[in-house]
This record gives sequence, structure tokens and C-alpha cells, in this order.
Amino acid sequence: MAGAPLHVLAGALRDREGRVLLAERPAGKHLAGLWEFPGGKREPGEAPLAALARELDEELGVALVDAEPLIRVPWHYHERELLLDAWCVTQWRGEPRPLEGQGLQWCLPMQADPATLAPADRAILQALRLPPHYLVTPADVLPAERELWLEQIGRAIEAGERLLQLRLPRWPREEVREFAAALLPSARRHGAQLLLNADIEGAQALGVGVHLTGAQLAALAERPLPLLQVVGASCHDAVQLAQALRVGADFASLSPVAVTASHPQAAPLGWGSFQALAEAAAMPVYALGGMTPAQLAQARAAGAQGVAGIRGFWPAP
Ligand SMILES: Nc1nc2c([nH]c(=O)n2[C@H]2C[C@H](O)[C@@H](COP(=O)(O)OP(=O)(O)OP(=O)(O)O)O2)c(=O)[nH]1
Repeated sequence: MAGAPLHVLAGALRDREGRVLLAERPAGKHLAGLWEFPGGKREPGEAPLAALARELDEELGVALVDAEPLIRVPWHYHERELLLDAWCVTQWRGEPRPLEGQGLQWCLPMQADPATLAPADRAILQALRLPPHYLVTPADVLPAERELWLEQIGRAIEAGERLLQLRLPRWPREEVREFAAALLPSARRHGAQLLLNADIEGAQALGVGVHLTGAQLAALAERPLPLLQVVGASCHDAVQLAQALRVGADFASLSPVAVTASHPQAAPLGWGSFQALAEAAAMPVYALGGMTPAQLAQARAAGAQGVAGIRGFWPAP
């Protein structure tokens, strides 16, 4: 019977070291043997957080104290359709115990193997791994400004930025690759991810990420990089977001949310359309276009992973 999707709550308990708790789905249940975030179905009339608190009590014997929304993942399994509503559980009382005999493990999101998770949970894992800001280099940077930008990006990484796209259309490809290689030791030291714009072969050779253009995304049949190298995709509509999911991208940027200096002719989505698209996307989505870091809270409220941008994101020189 086709009806409303099952509303399933999932809680990522996060400890002080940044590890999250994973539980093994018990034998005999749907997706048995795969790992998931503890939780379960909301009962009729129950508020979402009350449902999550009840499930955490039943499965782990802990009392939920504080949680914040993480990502909502609409998912279609053969036999059922669900809305997986994931929360980051930042405070709880009690020591989690496997009250249903399920396996439990604490692990850092970067170390969890997505292949062992329930398929819908890969988006939750990405939401836990990805930071709130996504920085993109300005398109007008010239090769002659290499030293300045080496310093600028280095400073951003030192300041805590963890996701950076090198989009340097005025540079020869080889020089962008060499530039990325020069930044790599500092990026690795700080756990920051570098993405090359459009250069899949360069990303493969260097072991870094790639940000796919809309045209590349349309032409791809599968994920172009191994799971540990991050894949982002430029999207403007639902068709591109669906394709990003099909090729196994880790996240999308969705633009333009507002009018931007770099694309003044493109019609902005506005927060209403952004939210509808982001919530249907089943992957983390960054708000791009006319964004500043000050809009992070608004973007999060509209279902975004965070904000992406060029101007206003780089530390002052
Ligand atoms: N709890 C939970 N369920 C998940 C996750 N990922 C995922 O695809 N699911 C799916 C598996 C199930 O089809 C559905 C949740 O059902 P469930 O069987 O855990 O719910 P429940 O605890 O209320 O189960 P039950 O006692 O009624 O059988 O959502 C996840 O991270 N946590």
C-alpha cells in the first residue's frame, strides 16, 4: 500500500573525542547485519524527539538530554519508503548498553566504513564528516598570485577550515595540480580536504577530492574516485541532485540561493526552493550563491549542511 513514508528517527551519539556510536541491526530485522545509528520508527501522534528519546531508552538504556538536527534523508528500499530523520545527540545520561543484544561500536566518522552501513545511512555519515563551510577560490586569481594564495589557503586551514575547492580557471591544469600538491602536507596535517575543480585525473593522481561541474555530472555513470577521496557536485535543480546521488557523490552545492556577483544573470532559488530541493536530496547540500558565513544558521534551518562561497569566506590578507 502506498502511503506516507515511515518516519524513522536516528541518533548519532557523539562523545568528547568526536566518536559516534554505531549499532548492528539484529538478525531477523530489515537490513540485518548492517550497522546503523540507534533509533526506530515514530509512533502515531509522537513528537520526533520524543520518539528518538524512547528508542534510545529502549535500545541503549540512555536518557536523551540534548540533540540537534543533523540531516533528513528520504530513502526508498524495495520493500518500504522512509524518511530517516537523523539527529546529533550531544548530551545524554547513562552508559549505552546493548539492551536488544545488538553489537555496538564507537568510531570516528572518518574511520567508519560506509559499505558496512545501511544504505540510507551513508548520507548521515557524510553529514557527520563534512564541515559547515565550503570555501572556493575566486575565479580571477592569476598564476602570478600563487604565493599569495598559498599563504591565504594555508591561513584558512590553520584557522579551522576543512573543505576547500581549488577552482582556478585562469591557471594551466598542471599548475593547479602542482599547487594542490604544495598545499597537501598542511591539509593532511589538519584533516582538511582539498578538491580540484573538474580535474578527475588530477584528483586521482594526487589522492585529493574533486568537485564535478554540471556537465561532468551529467556524463558520469559512476563515482569517479575511491570513497576516501571526497566527491562534490555542482547542482541547480532536482534532476542534477538525483544524478549526484546516482553517481555516489558525497555532497552537492546547490546554487544560486541569492543573487551573486559571479553569476548576476542566474535567477536565485530563494530559501523556500532551496529547502524543498535540499530536503529531497538524500545527501548533504551546501547553500551557494550570495552566501556569507553569517548565513550559516539560516542555511542550517533550511536543511543545508552549511554555506559555500568565495567572497567573505577567506581570512583577510
Ligand atoms: N533505527 C534506524 N533505522 C534505520 C537506519 N537506517 C535505515 O535505513 N533504517 C531503516 C531500517 C528499517 O527499515 C527502519 C527502522 O526500523 P526499525 O526496525 O529499526 O524500527 P523499530 O526499532 O521501531 O523496529 P520494530 O521493533 O518496530 O521492528 O529504518 C538507522 O540508522 N537507524
